[in-house]
Amino acid sequence: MPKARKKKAPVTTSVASSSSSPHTTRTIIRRFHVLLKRQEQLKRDPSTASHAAELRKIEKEIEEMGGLAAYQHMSDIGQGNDRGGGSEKVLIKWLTDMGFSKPHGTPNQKRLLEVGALKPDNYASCSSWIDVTPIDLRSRHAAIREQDFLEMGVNENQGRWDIISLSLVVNFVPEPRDRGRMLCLAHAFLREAGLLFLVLPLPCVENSRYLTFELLQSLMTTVGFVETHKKWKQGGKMAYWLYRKVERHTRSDSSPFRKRTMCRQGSSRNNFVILVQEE
Ligand SMILES: C[S@@+](CC[C@H](N)C(=O)[O-])C[C@H]1O[C@@H](n2cnc3c(N)ncnc32)[C@H](O)[C@@H]1O
Repeated sequence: MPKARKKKAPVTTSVASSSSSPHTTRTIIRRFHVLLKRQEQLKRDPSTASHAAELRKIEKEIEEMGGLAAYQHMSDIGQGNDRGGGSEKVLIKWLTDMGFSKPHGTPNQKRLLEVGALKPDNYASCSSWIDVTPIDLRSRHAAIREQDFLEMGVNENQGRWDIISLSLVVNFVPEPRDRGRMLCLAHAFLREAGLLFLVLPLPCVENSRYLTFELLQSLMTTVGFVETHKKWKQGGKMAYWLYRKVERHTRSDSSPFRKRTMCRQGSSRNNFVILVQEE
């Protein structure tokens, strides 16, 4: 009689403890990004049998890794391991430096849309001056609204928010055009002179074949943002920016960010790119 095959344990059951090493959490997070990207590509073209088979294989691996829940868990651990806490600390510091925390009272509360919220209370210490709405594709808490940012209605949200946080969310989005759409939507949802907090893993800009700090700045100008703050350090893991919404002058159909253009080569570089197509 053939031996019964031992069922493979999900990768995360052995590693998803809060004592996971930074290396393990980063490896799993990276693998998730690779799988999600390929899944998105295959979903757009499942026509051939080999694509359909590969899609099933990828979905199985994602499931075996514990799905989005495990990814979020790893990201949560990663916050502590890599950054000494969440990125909200950086945003709170910048807003405080800008004098936002001074005028107390409800009328002066700033409406913050926190996209990709792993915890409901990241801004609890600022509740007198920040009114936060945390959302995520998969809510981990009753106070986090389960909502895809890309599906939020433009009419209800146009100009509604004072601040939008996209911390490690744009790089999660598998499709480069959806990354650009996310930035364009953030622009539409912010009130005049509203603020966008953007956080990306440093290699997305420092080591990409398609993106540099200069190109990102130019892309953000195209979308209608000016940089007010920036923080990253050589050899670090994260890069943080704060942008202010300004009027959008360039029509994005004439922008150089509609197509992927290689700006530097190198076998150790990654392919991170953001494409902007919308009006
Ligand atoms: C790496 S975690 C980042 C969490 C946290 N913001 C941080 O800075 O550590 C990315 C989160 O973004 C969420 N996310 C990705 N795309 C999203 C979208 N379109 N709408 C809402 N949440 C999204 C994912 O579900 C995931 O929980």
